[in-house]
Amino acid sequence: MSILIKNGYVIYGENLDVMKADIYIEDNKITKIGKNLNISADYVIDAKGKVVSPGFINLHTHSPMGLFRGLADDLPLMDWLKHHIWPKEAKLTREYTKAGAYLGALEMIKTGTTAFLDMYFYMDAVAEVVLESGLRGYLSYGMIDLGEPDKTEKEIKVALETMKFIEKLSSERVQFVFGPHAPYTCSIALLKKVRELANEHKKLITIHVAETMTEIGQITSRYGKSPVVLLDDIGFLADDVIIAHGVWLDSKDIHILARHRVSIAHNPASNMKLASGVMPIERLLNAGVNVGLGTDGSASNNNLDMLEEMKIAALLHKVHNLDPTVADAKTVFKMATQNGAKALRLDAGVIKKGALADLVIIDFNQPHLRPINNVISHLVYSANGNDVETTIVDGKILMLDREVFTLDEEKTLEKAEEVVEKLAG
Ligand SMILES: N[C@@H](CCSC[C@H]1O[C@@H](n2cnc3c(=O)[nH]cnc32)[C@H](O)[C@@H]1O)C(=O)O
Ligand SMILES: [Zn+2]
Repeated sequence: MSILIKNGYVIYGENLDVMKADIYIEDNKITKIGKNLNISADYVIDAKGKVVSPGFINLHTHSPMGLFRGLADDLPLMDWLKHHIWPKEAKLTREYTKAGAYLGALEMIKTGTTAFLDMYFYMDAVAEVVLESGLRGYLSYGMIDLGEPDKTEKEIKVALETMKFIEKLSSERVQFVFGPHAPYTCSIALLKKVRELANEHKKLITIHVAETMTEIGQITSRYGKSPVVLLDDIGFLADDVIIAHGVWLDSKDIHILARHRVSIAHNPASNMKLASGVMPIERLLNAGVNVGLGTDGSASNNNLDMLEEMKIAALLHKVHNLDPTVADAKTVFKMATQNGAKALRLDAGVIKKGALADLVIIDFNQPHLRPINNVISHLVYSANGNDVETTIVDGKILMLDREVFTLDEEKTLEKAEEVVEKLAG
């Protein structure tokens, strides 16, 4: 299949140069970019007055958690998890989780996310949804053993079964990732086993680390060191690890993360909503750490809108540092696109010849996005996910002019309501 996108403002290359150009897509790759391309294509999209951007990469989420949107707000993390979310999750079945995953996938397509890194239960069901939706999913089964050896075995077994299930799908778009939940919910034995398995099967690892001060207190009193030093001491850290949050990091921690080329998924909305704290963005970027952007789940955000997340990231770090030059628009835009791709080892996040055709078209023919003085600024500070009009992943059109082709919108919304009624009953 081929697609020609004409007359748009293209955000080109790693440096985000905005230029008027046409883009030609063949199969799943961008094969030509230039002025007035005169080529015939299966689909021709007129993007006049619109912006063609790399698709957004959500580097940390729990996609089915949209089911719990608005059911437990205004609480700190440990209280939120232990007394509200975990009891609800205990009632989840495969079917319910799948309904949540459909809702999440639909929201991501409609707000311009093209790839996401997920951690949840029933990830085989989530994998089926990813396959059907056309998105790119990096899926981890969240492992929690709370130091019980039986549970360690069980969690590893489920993770390996999930890995096998995903590998059998043999789709480049669906990838398995190891997902030990956090240093405060996983034993050292589990973490060490995950490191071994990730080496053996050449898979990425994602884990929540240094999210709250409570966590730092718990890990320090249990092990006498910070979560990052602990992970380093057991040989867990490497360039295949993506830690979510990284809010409470001292200079030593940052140095360790940089040395091992660990990536971080920054989740500013979740960190603000749960009042977890503020990630030291400048110190991390100055140390050369790769920082991507994530929304976290919809029960702590409360949506999956990466455009909104960019604005929140930019504003948070400015006010926190009392310095408006921190987290400028370009830096934040790169976090939401190319840095996420780098963490996932994905040849996307940048529009250039030869890259995967994962891109979105944003409708700038609207008053809040005019005049077009600065495209990147508008995307970070003025736009939101609903301005995304067309979403293309792997060279396939998932949404055109806001009509989603791969999922049934009405059924997806209805099913989510049904599940929530059942969970309450
Ligand atoms: N096998 C595990 C499932 C863990 S999935 C990942 C978990 O992370 C939880 N979660 C969501 N957001 C956050 C966060 O910000 N920090 C820590 N955990 C979170 C989520 O609710 C879910 O329980 C079990 O038996 O409980
Ligand atoms: Zn999370």
